[in-house]
Amino acid sequence: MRLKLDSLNEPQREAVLHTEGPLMVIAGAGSGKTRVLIYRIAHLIEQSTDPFRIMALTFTNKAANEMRQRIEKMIGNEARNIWMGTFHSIFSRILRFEAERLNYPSNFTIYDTDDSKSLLRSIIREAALDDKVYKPNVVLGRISMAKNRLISWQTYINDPFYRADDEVAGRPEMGRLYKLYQQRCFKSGAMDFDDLLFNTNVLFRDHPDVLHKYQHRFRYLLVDEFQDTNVSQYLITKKLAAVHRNLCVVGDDAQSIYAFRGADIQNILNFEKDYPELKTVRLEQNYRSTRNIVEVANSLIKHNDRQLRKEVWTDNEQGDQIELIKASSDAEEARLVATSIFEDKMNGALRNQDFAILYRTNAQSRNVEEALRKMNIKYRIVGGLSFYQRKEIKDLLAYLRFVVNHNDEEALKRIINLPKRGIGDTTIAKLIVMANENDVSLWDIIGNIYTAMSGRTANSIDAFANLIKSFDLAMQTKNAFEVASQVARESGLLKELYEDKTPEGISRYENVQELLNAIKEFVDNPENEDKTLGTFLQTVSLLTSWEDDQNKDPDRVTLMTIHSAKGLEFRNVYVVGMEEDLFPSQMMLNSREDLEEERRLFYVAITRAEKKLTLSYALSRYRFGNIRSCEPSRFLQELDGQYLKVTRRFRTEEAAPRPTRFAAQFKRAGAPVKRIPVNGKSAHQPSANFRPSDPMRLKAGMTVEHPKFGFGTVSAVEVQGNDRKARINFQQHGEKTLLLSFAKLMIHE
Ligand SMILES: Nc1ncnc2c1ncn2[C@@H]1O[C@H](COP(=O)(O)OP(=O)(O)OP(=O)(O)O)[C@@H](O)[C@H]1O
Ligand SMILES: [Mg+2]
Repeated sequence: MRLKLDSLNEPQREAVLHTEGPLMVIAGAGSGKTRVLIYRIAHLIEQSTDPFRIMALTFTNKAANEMRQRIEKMIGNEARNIWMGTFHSIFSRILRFEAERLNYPSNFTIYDTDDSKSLLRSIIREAALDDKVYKPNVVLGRISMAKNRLISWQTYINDPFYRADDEVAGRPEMGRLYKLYQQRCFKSGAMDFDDLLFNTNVLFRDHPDVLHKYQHRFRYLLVDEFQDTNVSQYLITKKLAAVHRNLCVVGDDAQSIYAFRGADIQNILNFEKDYPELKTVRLEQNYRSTRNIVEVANSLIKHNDRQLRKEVWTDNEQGDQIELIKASSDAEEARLVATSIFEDKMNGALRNQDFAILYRTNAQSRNVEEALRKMNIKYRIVGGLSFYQRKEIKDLLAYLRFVVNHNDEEALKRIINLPKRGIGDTTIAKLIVMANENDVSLWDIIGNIYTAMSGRTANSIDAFANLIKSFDLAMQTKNAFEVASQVARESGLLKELYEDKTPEGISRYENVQELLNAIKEFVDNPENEDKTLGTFLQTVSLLTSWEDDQNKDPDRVTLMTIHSAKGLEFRNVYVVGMEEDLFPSQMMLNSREDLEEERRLFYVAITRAEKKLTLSYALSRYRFGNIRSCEPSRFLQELDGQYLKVTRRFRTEEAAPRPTRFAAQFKRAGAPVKRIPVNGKSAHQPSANFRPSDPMRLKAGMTVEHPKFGFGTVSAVEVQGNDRKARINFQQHGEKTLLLSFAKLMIHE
């Protein structure tokens, strides 16, 4: 079969046909980069390249599978033989072949993070170090950082820079732990995740004959999402491509979102230096999205300083305006999103799978899941588990189940040594035997501390029993939320998660907080008559059965974090939680680099949508069991208002004044003018200079001040549906259209 290249545009075809020599495609979202890779591989095979000699590296296994299927459709079964997968999966395969070169068994084990942490815990204990200072996750993070920079333990120990660093951090023994950890992994025939890349680099460095073999074997190398590779990954591909030099990388610097894991945009910039004969192709036409979506995305990413300039445009229809949902609370936000999906499905004869809901943090799925369930809309969570299936949630729920019912032996077994308190499996087995022999429950044995155990274990059991008894007491006087908070705190669960500052640890901590929020909401809800913990747990177990039922259906709405949505596309996309401190995340406000990464993340979210994009935010949200008021995300203000419309609002418009981060800037302006917040919701502390106002007052000719764009003159005000927009000529930034419901404008009178 002849491959048809006429479904490619000119630069795409050029990239597909330029098979010999290094090639870089740096192009905007939805411009067909992945499509180029697919056609390129199909073309190579059609030109009779052996599929075994092609290596294609993708960011996720899911992406690899999809790519393989599409190529199979074009050229048939042979596609199966392409070496296609993530860096970790492809190189663990090569490491298995070559393991003995590194003195590893070819069936080496791959440790996950839990394995690594548990190994480190024992090493730290054996080294008689304080695990409060040398927290396993901190030590692991440090080791991981070193490996991603290709620093071996030998180098680490001898490097004065790292020594000084660890000294300052109060952890001078870090190098020794790194060494012990590596030696133990090696002795157990195990590699952790970072070792897979580290050891591949070692393999290629120390065994030129092995490198030689693979350099000749892989005639063509292709890398998707090149902007998110780290140094270690880049070096591997560079070495592999050194003979044939047929390395094709595609990426978009504007979508680089993994700097926090060591990805480095610098790779893109270095690429030209490493390959002087490089051919660069730019793709600027977007085929995925409507014009409104493409242009609103452009208006956002313009605010980043560090980026390669490119003009993304599209020939697609103008499409609908971007909808903005403004809700009074997080629960209502989720309800409005679910309702909107329901209506769009009805009006447009759409399927569930046409929709995706994206969020910044995993914990946000809880509200969304609840709202979808209530409307009986089926969903799937990609790249994670549904909220109540997550380990940390099940852990806390097990505590709560046990507090409510001391006969729940499964719950007891789950929590008795969680977090680790020195009650091992043998002890638990002995206790169970004892319970059976005496024909009483496990708790009867533990709670009555007749354990006949040696001192230390007996003390641990005693402490656990007292902990549970203190919860029993709390149950008599406190409400469900108070009990659950106490359990989360005093069991040590919350603390353990709080101390884990890895991205996964932070996410787990947020999830547990979100469970507490759910219980608080349950207690606060006047519609619930029975507010006991038992009733709450019952509603949760009912959810699980609903889930089992829906999981059979292939037609489901997709829920996921924006990070997992990279490279994907959906007809209708919702991005929820567009609020300050949530998106941009509170943790990413410390530097311009971090903020720019958050903005790129929002850019990725926007550009997933084909036909319709909806953004939403809430004016209040449960956080740490309290209702907090929120401000709309600064990113919303950065979008060009001409593409936006507010479609749904909550019932009442007034909101309590709340502090704003822009207050200081306004103060600085300081002239004796009277400044009036346009949307009537200025969050300034009450002051004589300000009085509540409404957008009605804004007229053409007025002078206004915007926290980011500075001073400007209003050239027109238009009313659209529920909302008003103003076209304003800013002295420094030119003409902008702003949506008045959240633009932080001040009128100067
Ligand atoms: N020349 C073309 N003609 C028709 N459709 C195209 C063309 N090029 C790309 N597309 C379609 O546009 C959409 C986006 O393409 P693709 O996913 O390859 O873009 P991308 O650049 O990889 O995007 P991202 O940056 O999000 O990874 C896909 O549905 C693809 O099939
Ligand atoms: Mg892509």
